[in-house]
Amino acid sequence: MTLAYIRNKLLICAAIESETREEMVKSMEKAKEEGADLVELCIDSMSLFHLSEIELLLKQRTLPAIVSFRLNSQKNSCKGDLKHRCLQVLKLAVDLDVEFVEIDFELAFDVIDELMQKRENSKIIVSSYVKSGVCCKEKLGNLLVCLQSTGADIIKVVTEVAYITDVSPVFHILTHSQVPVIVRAIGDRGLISQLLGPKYGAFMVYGSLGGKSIHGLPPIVSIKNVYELDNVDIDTKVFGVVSNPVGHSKGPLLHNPAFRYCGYNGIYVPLLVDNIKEFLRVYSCTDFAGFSIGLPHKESAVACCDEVDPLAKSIGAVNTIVRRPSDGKLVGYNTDCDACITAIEDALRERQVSNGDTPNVSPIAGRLFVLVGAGGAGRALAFGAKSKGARVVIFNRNFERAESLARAVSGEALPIEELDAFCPENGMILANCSAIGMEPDVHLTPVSKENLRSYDLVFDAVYTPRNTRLLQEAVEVGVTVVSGVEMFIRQALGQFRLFTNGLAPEDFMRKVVLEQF
Ligand SMILES: O=C1C[C@@](O)(C(=O)O)C[C@@H](O)[C@@H]1O
Repeated sequence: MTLAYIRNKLLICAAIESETREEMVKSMEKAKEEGADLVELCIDSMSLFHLSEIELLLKQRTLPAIVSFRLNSQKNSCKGDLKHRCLQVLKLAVDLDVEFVEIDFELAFDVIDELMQKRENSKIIVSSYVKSGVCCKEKLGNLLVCLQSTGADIIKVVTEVAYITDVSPVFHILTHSQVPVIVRAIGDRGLISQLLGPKYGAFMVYGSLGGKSIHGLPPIVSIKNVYELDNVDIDTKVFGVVSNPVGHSKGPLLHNPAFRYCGYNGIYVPLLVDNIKEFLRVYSCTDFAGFSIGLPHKESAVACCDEVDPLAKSIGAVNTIVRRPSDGKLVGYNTDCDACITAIEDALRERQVSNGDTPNVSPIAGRLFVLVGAGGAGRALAFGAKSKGARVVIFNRNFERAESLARAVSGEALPIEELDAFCPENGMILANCSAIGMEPDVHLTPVSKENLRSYDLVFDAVYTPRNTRLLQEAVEVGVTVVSGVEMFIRQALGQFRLFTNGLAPEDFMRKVVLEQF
């Protein structure tokens, strides 16, 4: 594996920490099956130190490997002279011509010359681990210079990050390094260091095994099948879902294949954001082209936009932000409102439970619209229902928020305790826009099964799980339902059109949702 080779193809690496050689070998097999190009064998994680075992492990390797031995690893349980053991391992790796041998920066000047002289094909990596709080552009820039001065073939920086905005300096070192560089920001807030690394020139990214994100590493199967990071380059436009939590979002599963289907050079990533204003301030370059806005940022996003579409403004919630290419201004929209109102209208028309009016009149008109939740999605529905001529009643755990929304749509706010037995008339519409029933609390439901009979239609904005308890029970008592998945598809279609200036492969996106969800 030459340096020329590593620049031509993105390498996907699985870091393997295991106590025994047998476990390491097993994980290596798994990494191979899942499509990793190489593994990092973290020798410091092994519980017993037998050089012969390590030699056997290195000889048994079924994928190219990085051999590392961190001196200050917490996992490091072997006693004795760590430095001595570390050197033994690194020399052994060079003797066995292992592809990459990684030295901690603190040891680098002591050993690099000897390893460089001995090595045949091994590439020498010098790495540094940066503790939280130190990750700023200047400090990482200085570190980069120090690491480069060791004469390493490759340098590596692993850093703890407190916020997603701390990842920005990591991209800076990727673009400024004079030698190939590997970076990794640890934790869920560091995930984009791997997903966007290739845009900034990373030749290697780390991924996790088993299809689950671990310590903020994207699963290798997602790197290959969802994000297809091999195709990400300097021109790739960045989109993502700004949310907290964000792990539940199905947005990446939908938008990434849709970009590819349309031949659009874009990537859509989960963005675990604590402070949306700060996030937009730091990631302000034109390549960060658009965002889906999720919980709990939909309302605070309004003030972060340079311009807000009139509908979103009246709702007071933005679920889409697009950076206008002509002047870089952030423009906010709300695609939730149209998505759920049209989904409810279509379902009522389809089941012919219309309110007896002409086709031009919305089947929502005149009905009592019972809304649970007064957050961003709730606000979108309240305004949408009101604009279609419904009478809106709002239940929310925080009564003041319910009252404030009720005032805005000339509706009524009632205490959440009265929701279950609320039954002033038949033919009502129930819309759950709260998190009740969302994973992991799938056993919860806002209205008991028996009391669902007075509704003509039940809508649930929750889409994880797809078939919530509320929807299941509504079907059981013969009520028409609209699932959060339908709303999800429609709001995403609206976003995709805004992101791409008009593209909307609806049939394809529906197919993806049905296959993946
Ligand atoms: O409500 C949703 C869902 C979402 O938050 C997501 O989880 O992908 C993305 C938002 O833009 C949208 O309005």
